[in-house]
Amino acid sequence: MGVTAEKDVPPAVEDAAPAVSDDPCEKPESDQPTKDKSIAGGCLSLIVLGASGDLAKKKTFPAIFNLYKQGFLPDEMHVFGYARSNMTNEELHEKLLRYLKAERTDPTTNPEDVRKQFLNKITYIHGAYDADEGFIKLNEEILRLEREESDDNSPTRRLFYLALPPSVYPLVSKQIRKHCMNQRGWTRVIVEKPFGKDLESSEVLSSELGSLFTEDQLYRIDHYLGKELVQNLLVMRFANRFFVPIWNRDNIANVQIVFKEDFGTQGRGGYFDEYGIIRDIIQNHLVQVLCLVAMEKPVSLSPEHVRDEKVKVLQCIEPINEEEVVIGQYEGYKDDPTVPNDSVTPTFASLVLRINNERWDGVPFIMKAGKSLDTRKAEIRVQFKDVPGDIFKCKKQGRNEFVMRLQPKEAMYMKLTVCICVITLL
Ligand SMILES: NC(=O)C1=CN([C@@H]2O[C@H](COP(=O)(O)OP(=O)(O)OC[C@H]3O[C@@H](n4cnc5c(N)ncnc54)[C@H](OP(=O)(O)O)[C@@H]3O)[C@@H](O)[C@H]2O)C=CC1
Ligand SMILES: O=C1O[C@H](COP(=O)(O)O)[C@@H](O)[C@H](O)[C@H]1O
Repeated sequence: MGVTAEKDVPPAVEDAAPAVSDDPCEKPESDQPTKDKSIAGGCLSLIVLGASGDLAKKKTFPAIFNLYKQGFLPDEMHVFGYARSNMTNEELHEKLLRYLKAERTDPTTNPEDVRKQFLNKITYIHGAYDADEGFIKLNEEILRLEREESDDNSPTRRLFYLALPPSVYPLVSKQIRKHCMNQRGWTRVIVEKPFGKDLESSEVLSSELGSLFTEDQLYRIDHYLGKELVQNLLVMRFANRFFVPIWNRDNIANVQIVFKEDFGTQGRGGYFDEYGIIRDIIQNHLVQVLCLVAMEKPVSLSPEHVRDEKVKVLQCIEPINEEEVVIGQYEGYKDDPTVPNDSVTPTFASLVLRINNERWDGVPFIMKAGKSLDTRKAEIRVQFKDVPGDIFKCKKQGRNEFVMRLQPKEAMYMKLTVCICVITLL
């Protein structure tokens, strides 16, 4: 998971968890990914809030299932789904079925059985995000299953995943703090991007979350940082001699960072329409990618050193020139019943970012993102300048390009100019 953690918020509330080290890089033993369940650290409750939604079904539950089927989760583990929609456990299970891939990970088990066992561990509770009742019930359910798994003195762990529009994070966080904190071990809260709508709401959100949880309890997630090729960007740039001397304004004409989806909102208007494509994709996923493409080599790979270099890139970005911005909305967006009829929310945006520093002065970073386009693709396209003093007159062949395709089917490839050799018989 790609996670950023800032340390500027003072711990406001003591957790009932054992003391956590001051060193943010030092993870408690029980946090290390491990299949050794003997050091797993007690019953684990994973609570997905917004369980009826798109993120939950497409990514969160499938990710938990992947960990489960590969044996990374303890046997004493329960998953809870919470949302306002009135559904039974079975209805939620049915909804998730097509997203949970029954694949053989171990020759001794039947994948269908593993999926059934996993679904049986999911309990759905419906309730409001702003009222006590649902959260009291959620806490009772968690406690009931914790007690089934262990005696009252054993430690337990609770992880709350907010798969919800950010506008409801404060309400939900207050309810968690009020009713659902773990009294026998740690509590963690994962919040999704975007972290607010603008500077003001982001600061308000930060301070509200900061008054309820300590930084050690809070995780902010951007799932693009977990993609294979995004994880490889720093390795590719700084561990390969090829790239080191050419990665600059002397050689690079422009960088294009592109996200395309070939489907629309599909009932996600409740979240999407309030935020739009710039806040949904560009401001977080694509800007994270830009930082990794543009930053200087960090002192080390520690999260703080990487963050420091990213921040320097962000500080060098010039205000966006409105003439270099294009926004649009795909035809049919307002046919989605969850989208208001008079919506002017952009579903497509293209804009140019300019980084005013020694490495990138004059190189446009062209960011594009759109829903309901011709194809599904995310890629970074680095276009190089033409070779000076060209003797081949081959400009029409196009520029040298280095392309990193993040999805689908990860790939890195180069576009080079070559010739087709012709044998001439004398
Ligand atoms: N979808 C995706 O692929 C990804 C989404 N995200 C992030 O996940 C979060 C949720 O997105 P997603 O699941 O797509 O959105 P959804 O629109 O599917 O919303 C999730 C759930 O939240 C509740 N909800 C929706 N709108 C509102 C509202 N206005 N007020 C209160 N509750 C509401 C609904 O549950 P109910 O009505 O049952 O309570 C809904 O099922 C966002 O922050 C998004 O950025 C991140 C990565 C990928
Ligand atoms: O964060 C989001 O990402 C998804 C796209 O994720 P991907 O990993 O499938 O590329 C996008 O559909 C959604 O609108 C957005 O909230």
